[in-house]
Amino acid sequence: MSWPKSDADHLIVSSSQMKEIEQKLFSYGMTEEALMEKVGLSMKDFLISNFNLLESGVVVLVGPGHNGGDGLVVARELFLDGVDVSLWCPFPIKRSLTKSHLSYCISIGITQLQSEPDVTGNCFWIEAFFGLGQTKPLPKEIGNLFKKREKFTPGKLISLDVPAGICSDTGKTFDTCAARAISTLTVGLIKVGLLQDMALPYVGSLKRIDIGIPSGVLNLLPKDVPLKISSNDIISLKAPQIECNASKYERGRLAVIAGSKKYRGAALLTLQGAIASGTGSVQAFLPKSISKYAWIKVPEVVFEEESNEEIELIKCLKKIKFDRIESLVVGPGIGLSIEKWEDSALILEEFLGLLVLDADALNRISCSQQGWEWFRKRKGPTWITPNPNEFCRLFPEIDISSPINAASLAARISGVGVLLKGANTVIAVPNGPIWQLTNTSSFVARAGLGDVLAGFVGGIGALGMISEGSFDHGLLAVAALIHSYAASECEEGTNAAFVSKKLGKLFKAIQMKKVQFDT
Ligand SMILES: NC(=O)C1=CN([C@@H]2O[C@H](COP(=O)(O)OP(=O)(O)OC[C@H]3O[C@@H](n4cnc5c(N)ncnc54)[C@H](OP(=O)(O)O)[C@@H]3O)[C@@H](O)[C@H]2O)[C@@H](O)CC1
Ligand SMILES: [K+]
Repeated sequence: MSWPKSDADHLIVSSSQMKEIEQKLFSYGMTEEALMEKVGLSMKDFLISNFNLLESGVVVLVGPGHNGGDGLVVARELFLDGVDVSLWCPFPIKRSLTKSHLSYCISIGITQLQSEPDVTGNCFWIEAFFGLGQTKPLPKEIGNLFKKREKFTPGKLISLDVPAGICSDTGKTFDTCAARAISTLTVGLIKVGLLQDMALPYVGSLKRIDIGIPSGVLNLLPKDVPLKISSNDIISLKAPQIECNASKYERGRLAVIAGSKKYRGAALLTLQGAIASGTGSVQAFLPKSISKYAWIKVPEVVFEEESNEEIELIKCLKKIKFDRIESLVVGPGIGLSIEKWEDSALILEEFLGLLVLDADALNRISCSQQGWEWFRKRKGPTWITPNPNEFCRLFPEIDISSPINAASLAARISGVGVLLKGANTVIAVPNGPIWQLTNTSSFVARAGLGDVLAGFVGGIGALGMISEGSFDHGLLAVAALIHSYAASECEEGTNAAFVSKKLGKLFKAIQMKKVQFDT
């Protein structure tokens, strides 16, 4: 799936890739001075339009390198626009361009503070201490200053390019201290560390400052550079298209094996997620105690009643007519069991449709002798939707500290589509791009939403299996994005039942809009 475009709005790069691009621009004749002006002016425009700086005033925290230089251009332009600006430069300035900007700022009358700014002051702090040139912890006194600022005047700090103290590649703090920004204005392209879960409280809302990188330069990046996806990309996504005269059996058929005595709700929520996908038919294998009542909540589902209180996977699988379903979801709430995964594995290997494995199905595989290597035996496509703990159990040899690298490696070695849940979920598919969700709502982390996601993913997968052309693993990213967007847009509340309703409405609207665009 070539979605979204591999352009400056979507590419996620490492600090060295960003520096290489910058060097390429310079080698073509762009000057450092011109680039810094461009960056600073654009940052200033954004700040003026989005923050009440004229009333509050600003202190710009100036570092020794070019990040400090960006801060000084911003300081100069805000000052010339009538904002009350002062500077604080606690480090000896190292870069000559930064030195020139500092001299000019002082000569036009901007105040330079001689001691640290008041942490209780109501003005905004614009942190331009360090950007891509960070490799070590912040000096202790600077770290403590940020801690006090956060304690006494939270929400009044904006970082330029990268918050001081945060590694732009890993998203980790170099030590325990870093600037906690309400917003980070990052230069050129999005740096990978800024999107990782541990960095999010420090980065705040992330704004990319465009520097007009020509597409010829962007094309020099490796083809497997990850892409960020957010609600802005919903408009351009390709939802599976089904012929308007298709019967319910031609609109994707899905079976779900879910639930246990302990996790009754999981089964229901998975079914609600599946229904939200608009798939033609849903069949459910649930423990007796659940299916007895579930039909009241989801009357459109066909229940194959299990006689026991706990699911016996092998018994369910033997009942399924595999040539009559496009996808099968196994796992939400089924719990661990004395049943061996190997007993069911043979039947699942042969299934040519899409197999979606979640939660305890994954845990059962982790406990099996073959572990994830079993995935390679599957004859049809497979998607897995682990949370980080499930992922680590399944792929103990993969270091998860970079979720992008971890999901990508797992997809590559196992041949399955991997949706690794997190505050910014990562999706990696075999031989395909890697996506990371951004600007996600923290509501997605609520209990039950993972079950809704598993059902929805299974439903979208069933639609994908039945629509024309070869099966597109990229639909896993499409499903993840729509699910996340539904959670953030749900007016009724954040619990899973409300979100699944919203998901159904939203997905239908997305599909209808496509029809309108196509005609
Ligand atoms: N990408 C782009 O296209 C563009 C990028 N631009 C901007 O340039 C920035 C990169 O500039 P840069 O290379 O000068 O590095 P930057 O981070 O400012 O400072 C490095 C200095 O800080 C020091 N230092 C670091 N950490 C420290 C610590 N904890 N405690 C104390 N000192 C520490 C470090 O010292 P050293 O480690 O060498 O001893 C070195 O002296 C980039 O982030 C963006 O804002 C735009 O202007 C143009 C377009
Ligand atoms: K910074």
